[in-house]
Amino acid sequence: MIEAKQLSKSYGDHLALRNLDIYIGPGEIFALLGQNGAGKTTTINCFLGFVSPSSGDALIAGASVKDNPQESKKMLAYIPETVMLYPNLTGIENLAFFSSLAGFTYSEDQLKSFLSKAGLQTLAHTQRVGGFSKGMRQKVGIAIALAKKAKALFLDEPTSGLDPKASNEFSEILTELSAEGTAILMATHDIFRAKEVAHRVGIMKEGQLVSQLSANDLSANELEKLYLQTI
Ligand SMILES: Nc1ncnc2c1ncn2[C@@H]1O[C@H](COP(=O)(O)OP(=O)(O)OP(=O)(O)O)[C@@H](O)[C@H]1O
Repeated sequence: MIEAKQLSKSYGDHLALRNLDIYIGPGEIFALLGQNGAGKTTTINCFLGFVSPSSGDALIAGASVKDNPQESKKMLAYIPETVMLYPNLTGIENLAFFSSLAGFTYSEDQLKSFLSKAGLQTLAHTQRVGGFSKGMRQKVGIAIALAKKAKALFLDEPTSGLDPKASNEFSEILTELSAEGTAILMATHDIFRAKEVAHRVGIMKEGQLVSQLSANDLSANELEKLYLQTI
């Protein structure tokens, strides 16, 4: 579903991403760990079409992002660290707007059901987003992904700055999305959450994926140890 083939990206003479090969299947959650500057965001940006690879390919459901930008964008959703929404619009209005950009028109009841499924409390559906917490904004981001019927979901440090309860709720929603078949690539510094929510964990160093393992194979403490030895 989410696939990188020998994906590389240089900025000038700096090789930020080197020959990444990865496949994340439907329903799989892959967490990408690595220090600041390791190449995690660059990887995600290649899939989003925000940067074009220097060589290799990023594919969504077999469609190359660089060759089929429109087709691949329709299949994906992206949740950055801070989800950008229109502060003067309500939760429902934001969702209606972003769904319409993706070509979907929903009734108010359908929009509400996406927001509820994403975990946003009913009262907030009709409140302006300007007063939302970070966790609430992310739930709207998840609702947008649901409304877009995204097959692939990309997240860049989604739990950074969330309190433990919000972070836990967020992980539960990701698990539900994965159970419905969404392939998820998540860049994170949160080793505990990575171990908790992901099926597989990869560690990046200086643009290379140097380690890949099944999250079941070790405890959070062991993962942290491996991380510190690797980076
Ligand atoms: N637009 C750009 N122009 C030049 N260099 C860039 C650009 N974007 C990223 N880089 C460089 O590429 C390397 C990888 O950066 P990237 O943002 O992918 O790392 P990261 O693992 O996401 O880090 P962080 O955890 O801080 O978000 C870094 O050395 C960074 O300085």
